[in-house]
Amino acid sequence: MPASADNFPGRELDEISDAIDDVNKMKGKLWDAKSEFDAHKDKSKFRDYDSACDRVKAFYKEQHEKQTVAFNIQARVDFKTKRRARMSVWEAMEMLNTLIDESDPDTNLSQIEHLLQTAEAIRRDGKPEWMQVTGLVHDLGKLLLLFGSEGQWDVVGDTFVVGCKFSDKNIYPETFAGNPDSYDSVYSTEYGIYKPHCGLDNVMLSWGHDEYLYNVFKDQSTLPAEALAMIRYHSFYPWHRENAYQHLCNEKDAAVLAAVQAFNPYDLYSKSDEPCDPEKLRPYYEGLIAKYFPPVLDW
Ligand SMILES: O[C@H]1[C@H](O)[C@@H](O)[C@H](O)[C@@H](O)[C@H]1O
Ligand SMILES: [Fe+2]
Ligand SMILES: [Fe+2]
Repeated sequence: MPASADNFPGRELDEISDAIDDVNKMKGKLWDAKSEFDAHKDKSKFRDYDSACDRVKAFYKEQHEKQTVAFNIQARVDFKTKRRARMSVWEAMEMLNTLIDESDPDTNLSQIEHLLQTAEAIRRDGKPEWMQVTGLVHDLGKLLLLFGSEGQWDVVGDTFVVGCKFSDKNIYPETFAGNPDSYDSVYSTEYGIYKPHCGLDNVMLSWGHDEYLYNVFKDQSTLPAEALAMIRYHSFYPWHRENAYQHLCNEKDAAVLAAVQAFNPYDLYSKSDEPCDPEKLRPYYEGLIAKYFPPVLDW
């Protein structure tokens, strides 16, 4: 019997539990309908920045104006000199849970759900454990938001090279007009502060969750080089999707690109998968975490 205000006070307990079952069934149906819809969400509907909401547009305008060379040098000094937190990987995942990423037009899910969806999609495809665990942790760098970042603009969003001309392959490239480096006599040139084909290892990418997490894990994990590359470059869409910045890349970067491109579909398209249950999946992933990370890390 459907719940209504007038029969509520006198109802027996089992009627109430029937009503709860009804609601849950309805929720299930709604979820199935949504999944059906998402399954048909065409890949071209992801990363649609032309029709993105104002929150996303405002985010990128601010980011593109504020990510200067000077800011990026200071961010790296701060990273090396400030103490942040000591905790396990799972604790870090839980800590991130409240964040909603303002740069992302494709998901409003919490970060722990995004991490689990990415890892589960990789696992479903039978990929190796190191790649599954990489999916699980790849966005933990967003913890920077809780460690005194200036805003979201220095944590999330796509990354790009600073210190040379901003590429037109970045999203909303016109917004770089508000960045003082666009008028600098060196930073505004094709090569800027770099030598031709110097290699991505030697360029400064805009500071955010990728670069931060790569630096945390390179000394505190046994992840293979491909995994570290997936983490470091996963937001570098102008490079891994749009082929920009080739004049700065070397031969080693071709292999790195293959790894990053293999990772990208799991990160991006799993955003429309069914949400995961963290407590159910926890034992499996704690097992993987123990294989690649110490019990506690310096973040
Ligand atoms: O909005 C998203 C999000 O912030 C991701 O974590 C990042 O990797 C992407 O590059 C970006 O487009
Ligand atoms: Fe990311
Ligand atoms: Fe991600």
